[in-house]
Amino acid sequence: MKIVIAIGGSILLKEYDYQKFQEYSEILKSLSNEHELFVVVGGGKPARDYISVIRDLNGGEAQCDDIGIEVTRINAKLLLTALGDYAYQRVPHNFQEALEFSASGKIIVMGGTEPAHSTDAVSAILAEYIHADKLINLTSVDGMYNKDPNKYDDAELIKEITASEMMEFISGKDTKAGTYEFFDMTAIQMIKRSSIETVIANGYTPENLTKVINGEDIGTKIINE
Ligand SMILES: Nc1ncnc2c1ncn2[C@@H]1O[C@H](COP(=O)(O)OP(=O)(O)O)[C@@H](O)[C@H]1O
Ligand SMILES: O=c1ccn([C@@H]2O[C@H](COP(=O)(O)OP(=O)(O)O)[C@@H](O)[C@H]2O)c(=O)[nH]1
Repeated sequence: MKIVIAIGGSILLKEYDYQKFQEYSEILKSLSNEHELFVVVGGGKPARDYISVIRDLNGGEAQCDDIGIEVTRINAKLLLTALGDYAYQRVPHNFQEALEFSASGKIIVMGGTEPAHSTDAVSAILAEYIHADKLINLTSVDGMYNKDPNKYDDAELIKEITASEMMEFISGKDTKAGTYEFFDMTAIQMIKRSSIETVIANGYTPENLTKVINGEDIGTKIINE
């Protein structure tokens, strides 16, 4: 299968250390024997920290996004280091490059592309661009809930949702640099228009990636309407 995997910065950089990069590299190496893998990594706390500095310097939102993109690319380089020869050792800056680099047969790792969306959107556009069979979005919670599970104890996990329902749910949410919390509109639009088979799952346990690929019933499935 051709699979796009988005790994949230909130997982990779929860602690400022190498461990999640290493754990993910082991799993990705093993999965790459059977699957064609494209990985998109987020910015996490370092991205938010840098964005807040440039915002204090009166940088505009697009400049803030631009700094966020740079940080996601640094995170991509960290994962490339962990993957070594299993990965193509350059970070694509756009979808065309991702496709070109994939001719190497190696794992592709990228971060952001251009301002005004999150790496969730990058992963969805990439899935469309390369005709992926599956998009797996790994985040810091078990999937999509009816409300923020970190704020409400009674939040309930949604097992299945259509892209349109999800759009309604996130409309009106903040779209400032560094605040594309959970999922952004561009990502859902891509998933909807190309009926991309998508699962959102908890990536804090990297083994969940294998579970999702093996079809185990975890996380939230975005279903075709
Ligand atoms: N309806 C929701 N379902 C799940 N998570 C939500 C929801 N609304 C807000 N969140 C928040 O979104 C966070 C994940 O988004 P984010 O930190 O941007 O993750 P990532 O690093 O994976 O992109 C969760 O920690 C959770 O607090
Ligand atoms: O293609 C992209 C990817 C990222 N970003 C910026 O970089 C930040 C960090 O990326 P993301 O939010 O995806 O990281 P994560 O939520 O996974 O930490 C975003 O908030 C945006 O400001 C952007 O402008 N364009």
